[in-house]
Amino acid sequence: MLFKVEMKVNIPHDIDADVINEIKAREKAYAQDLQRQGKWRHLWRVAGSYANVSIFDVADNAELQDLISNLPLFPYMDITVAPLCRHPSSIHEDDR
Ligand SMILES: O=C(O)CC1=CCC(=O)O1
Repeated sequence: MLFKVEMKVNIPHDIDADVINEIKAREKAYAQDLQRQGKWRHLWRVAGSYANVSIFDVADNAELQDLISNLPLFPYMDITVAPLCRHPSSIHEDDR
């Protein structure tokens, strides 16, 4: 199942720099591992903002919830999710 996931990152201004840099490093490793597994299909920066638009390819809602809630930056993000289905005009046979 495909989902569009929008993540807006809100880092508190008073957080310790070393703490947040360590969280960001874990976030990067986690995101890259999921991309290698094919579960995090697309990861795009939203130009001009500390936010991303992502496409996840997961078995079901429960797997998406599990992956998202384990993001190291999860406590610092506003996240919106939208389920996707194949567009009838799409030429990409694997988009389902
Ligand atoms: O910087 C972001 O948009 C948050 C994030 C998600 C995956 C990652 O590596 O950073």
